[in-house]
Amino acid sequence: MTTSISVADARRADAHTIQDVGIPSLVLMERAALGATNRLLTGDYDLTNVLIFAGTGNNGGDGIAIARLLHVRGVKVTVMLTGDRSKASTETTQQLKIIDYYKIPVIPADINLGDYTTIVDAIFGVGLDRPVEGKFATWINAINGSNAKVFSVDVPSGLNADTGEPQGATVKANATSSFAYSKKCFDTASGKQYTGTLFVEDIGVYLE
Ligand SMILES: NC(=O)C1=CN([C@@H]2O[C@H](COP(=O)(O)OP(=O)(O)OC[C@H]3O[C@@H](n4cnc5c(N)ncnc54)[C@H](O)[C@@H]3O)[C@@H](O)[C@H]2O)[C@H](O)CC1
Ligand SMILES: [K+]
Repeated sequence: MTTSISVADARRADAHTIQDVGIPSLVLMERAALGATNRLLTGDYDLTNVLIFAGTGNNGGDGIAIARLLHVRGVKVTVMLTGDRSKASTETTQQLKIIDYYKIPVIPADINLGDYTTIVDAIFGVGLDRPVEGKFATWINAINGSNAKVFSVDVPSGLNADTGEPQGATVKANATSSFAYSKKCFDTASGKQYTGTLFVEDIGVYLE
């Protein structure tokens, strides 16, 4: 699918698939996580010690599902959560419950990232709705300053998915696995500076 779509289109396609077609949101999340995990497993990533930097929205939920999919394949993973579990979306709460079963460590977000060989950026996706400031900016700057290779989930965190403009601190990814369709930001010169290699995963979401 070469079409690039807007955030509004992505949300419409998502809602249409869940409400009209009847595919549950967690199924979409699982397919997204499977697609991204496959890129990590088949790409040039040192998976010795993987960090999933997860937000509390569904972008974070994707990342937490990726953590589990890597864990069951014997990969050492740690999840850093940017907010309180109580603030997590319904789907992300469910993904946290699942990784608790596997005893995958979930620790508060931190800037000490020196031990990690690959960092999965699952802080914000298409839900970024204001400039990145404060502790989020500190974390994103730490991710960009680390020696780890960075892999972004759906959209590099901090990048406006429509305009391709960084909204303050923005993750510079080695590669990005985006879901359903390419987003408008990936067509812009600015967006390309943050995205790295772009993969678009078919997750069963189609514009009507
Ligand atoms: N069909 C699909 O495309 C699928 C997409 N999935 C994933 O879901 C995210 C979108 O999830 P959503 O919960 O709507 O938003 P985010 O997780 O991107 O982030 C929202 C979260 O963050 C807060 N926030 C926004 N801007 C800021 C800021 N500058 N500072 C601090 N906090 C901020 C906001 O309030 C929310 O709480 C999509 O990208 C995909 O990764 C599905 O999982 C699979 C199907
Ligand atoms: K992201």
